[in-house]
Formats: sequence, C-alpha cells, structure tokens
Amino acid sequence: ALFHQVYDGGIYTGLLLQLIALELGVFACWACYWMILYPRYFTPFRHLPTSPNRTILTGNFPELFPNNTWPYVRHIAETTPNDGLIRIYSALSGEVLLVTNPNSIRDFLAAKAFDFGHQELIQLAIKRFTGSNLGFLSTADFKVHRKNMLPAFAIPHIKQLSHIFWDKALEMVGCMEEEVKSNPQALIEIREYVSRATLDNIGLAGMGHDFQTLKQPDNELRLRFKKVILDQTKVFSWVGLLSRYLDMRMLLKAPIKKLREIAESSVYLRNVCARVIQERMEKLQRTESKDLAGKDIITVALASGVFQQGQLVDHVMTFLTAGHESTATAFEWTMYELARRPEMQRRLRAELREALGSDLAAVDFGPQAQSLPFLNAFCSEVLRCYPFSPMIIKSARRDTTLNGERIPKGTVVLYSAEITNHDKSLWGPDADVFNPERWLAPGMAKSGGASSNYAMLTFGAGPRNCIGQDFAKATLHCLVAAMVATFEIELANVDTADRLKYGQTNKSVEGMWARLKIVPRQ
Ligand code: HEM
Repeated sequence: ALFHQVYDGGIYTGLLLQLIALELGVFACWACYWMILYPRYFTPFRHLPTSPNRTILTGNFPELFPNNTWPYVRHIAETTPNDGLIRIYSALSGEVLLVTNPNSIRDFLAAKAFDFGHQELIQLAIKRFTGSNLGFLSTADFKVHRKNMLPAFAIPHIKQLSHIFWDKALEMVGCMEEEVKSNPQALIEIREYVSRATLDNIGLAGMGHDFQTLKQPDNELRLRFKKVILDQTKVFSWVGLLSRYLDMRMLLKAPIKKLREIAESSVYLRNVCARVIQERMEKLQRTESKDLAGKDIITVALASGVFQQGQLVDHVMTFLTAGHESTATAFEWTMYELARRPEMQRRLRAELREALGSDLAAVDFGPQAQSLPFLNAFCSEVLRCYPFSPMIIKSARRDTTLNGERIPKGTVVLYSAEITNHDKSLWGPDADVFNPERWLAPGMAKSGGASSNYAMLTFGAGPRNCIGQDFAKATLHCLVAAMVATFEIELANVDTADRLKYGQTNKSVEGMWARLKIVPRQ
C-alpha cells in the first residue's frame, strides 16, 4: 500500500521519501565513520604500526576473501617494524590486533588469558554440536572442568592409553596393505584412511568405544560426522563479515538444508555419545576397583565425580571435533615431508627397525615412541612447520592491557602459530627451513632450540592451550611409525599437494595420494 501511495504521489510520499533519505544518510555517515574515519583518526590504536597497503573494501588483503589469509598476515608481520602489536584490517575496515613478540603473546595467552574469549559468532556456530565446551565456559567453570579433565590427558595416562593408538595404527596400515596387495599400482588416498583411524582412536581412548570406521567406512556415524564438519565455504566468510554489523543469530536458525543437516547430525552424534557415556557410568558404578590406570578419558573424568552426563557429552563432542581432523592433517604433512626426503625416510625406518624388530604386532610400541629421537624430531618439525590452525582470533571480554597497551572490551586480537613458529628472531636464520636436526641437538628435544617458551604455538600456550596435545603427539608417533615401518612411501602428487584448501586451517586441497611399496620383513 505504501508503494502504491508513493507511486501515485499519495499524501505520505514526501514524508516517506524524507524518512528513506534520512535512513540512507544515517547509514552513509555510520559506514563513513567506521570504514574510513575510525581506522585513520579515531581508533584507540592509531599509534600502533600498520601496513600502508589497504583499501576500504578488502583491508590489507588483495581480495575480499582470499583463499588463506595467513600468508598475507605473515608478510605484514615480517615487513612492519613493531614492538609486539600490529594493527591489521580485514574487509570493510575490520580491525584486528596481532600479537607478535613473546611479551605480547605471553600476556595474551597466559597472563591475561581469561580476559579474552572466542568471538560470539564462532561460539554460536560451534555450540550447536559441542555445547558448552571448555572454550565457552565461564572462567570459574572452566577452571574446575579443566583441572578435573587434566589427569586423563597427562603424559603418564597417555602412555597407558598408547597401546590403543598403536593397535589403531596397525589396523590402518593393515587396511592399506590389503589394498596394495590387491593392486600394487593403486594410488592410496592417505586422508581417507587416517581420518578414519583418528576418529576411531578418539572414540576408543576418549570413551572406550570403537566406532569401527576403519572397518566400515560408510557407517552412519562417519557419514553424520562428515556432515557436521563441513568444509568452510565463502558463505561462512560472508556471514562472519556481516555479523560485525548485523545480528546473525536468526540466520543460523534459517531453514537452510545444510544447517538442518548439521543440526540433525549433531543430535545423532550427541545421542551416540550420551549412550556410551551412560554405559561407562553404569560400568563404573558396578566395579569395585578404583584403579584408573589405562582407562579411557571419560571414565577417568567420571571418577572425579565433578561432571554431569550432559557436560561430558559436550566434552567428548569437542574432543572429536578438535582432535580428529587436526591429528589426521599433521599425519598427512608428515607423509608429504617424508616423501620429499627419501634419505630421512630411510633414516627413520632404520631407527624404527631397531626398536620394533620385524613383527610389529608383537611389540607394544606406544610407551616407547617418545624415546625414539628421530621420530620425535621429525614429527615435532612437522607440527612446527604446518600448524593446523595458523591463526586464532579471540576478543576482549573486558577492558584489559597487552604489552602495556590499553585494550578496550570487544577488541579483536589474533595470535598466529604460522608467524611465530617461523619467526627468525626466535628460531634463528633457518626458521623457514624444514630441519628436524634442530630437535636433536643436546637438550633441545622439547624446545627445538627456540629462544622462548612462546615460540611454538601449534597447540596454543598458557592455561587455555590444547589439552589434547600429548594425546595428539602420541597418536601421530604411532601412525607414522606403523606407516614407515610397513611401507616405502612415494607421493603421487608431491608437486601439487601443498596447495591449500580454502579456509582457516592448514589443509592440502587435494590431500596426499601415495604409491606404497611393502617393506620386506626379515
Ligand atoms: C595435531 C593435533 C592438534 C592440534 C594442532 C591442536 C591445536 C589446538 C589449538 C591451537 C587449540 C586452541 C588453543 C587456544 O584457544 O588458544 C586447541 C584447543 C583444544 N584442543 Fe587441540 N589440537 C590437536 C589435537 C587435539 C586432540 C587429539 C584433542 C582431544 C583428544 C584436542 C582437544 C582440544 C580441546 C578440548 C581444546 C580446547 C581447550 C580449552 O579451551 O581449554 N586437541 N587445540
């Protein structure tokens, strides 16, 4: 009716046009302030260094949503002199601070860790399947949950679980071996196998339940899981951009097919986890023994008496999402580097042969994996050079400070494992070179010779770092050991495998495709 009146020149036309003009004017002023004037004249960080190469539309990047943003951020960090903080701008002048030196990183991840949290949109998106996981709890609840979860993730307990990792690793290479025996020319899709192995692994070590996706690749759990962990698309980037200016909560509830599939799959997976946890609870009540040695993580957590069933479902869903793809991707990059370096592959095989002998199934390799220097060094160097999350963004929950700088509530801050793990001032002039030797020098097995405790950020740092890092490393060691002891690995796509997939994680777009030759066993 309004349109009709405007069209017909009705009595309200003038008023309506004035209102629209006013709205447009307000919007133009608002956009002009936030996108042009604020970053130049009004930001409280205007004295901090920033890159001069910037446009309003794309910020410091060459396009609105580049495939991977971290190489550009790294270039800015390397070419902008700074004292620990740099201003970076994304599309439409979105302002982010990057912490660049050990002082500002320590403040951000350790001293002031609880002044920062995940951004609201990320919480809303992830909460749908992980519920209130560790990352989203209030500080008080976080401390209680983390303290009572930690014993299950401590190195002594991980060593007791590592026979599971070894058995799964052998099962994975056994499946590959069958495929190679039936067709020696077959190209093996490493991602497919390792993704199933790490999913099973977390099911077994996390809650004493074998999902059996290695044996049954198309089982419902795996298919549902694939639906939840959808590849990132530019749609999510648009939602992220718009959420800076509009409330996107309704959008996440929109009746879109993909969103409905995620919601249904989340319910399915949460129900599976709830059922298994219920069984663990009943079993724990039936057993007299209080001995938790070698028990799955959920049983150890249940025994603390702190967690309710629903909270444990949230935690298991987080382990599955945080631990499965990340470990599988580290394994893929290990295969990539080994295939490019046949002499290192041979050296590792020799070390493994000495430790394992010829019958892999007869040894319990897990507990001794940490003591093989070259295996440790190689995997540590892969984790340094290929951090699964190259950049992690958080926002200030309250007014705080970083490196002596005042940080108002709401400020978006970023740390980058990609940048810090390759920082020449921390790692030396060969920081960009893949060099496992740095972990082999006397006393350097843990630090790689870096000059700071905040030089390796693959697993974050401080009280909110990755709780599963020793679980991940032990899993990776077993997978790599079983693979290298069983096969000579030649990548079929070594020249193109390092092209990265769109998104925020360091994943090859093609994955690794290998020709495997079974190593003769004496
Ligand atoms: C190579 C493999 C892995 C990598 C690179 C990795 C990396 C990370 C990173 C960077 C964080 C975020 C730290 C922060 O917010 O600043 C994180 C958090 C977390 N990771 Fe991992 N992770 C891996 C494997 C695992 C595994 C196997 C598990 C569990 C079985 C796990 C469980 C978690 C949990 C629960 C958190 C949240 C911790 C908290 O908020 O207190 N991760 N991980």
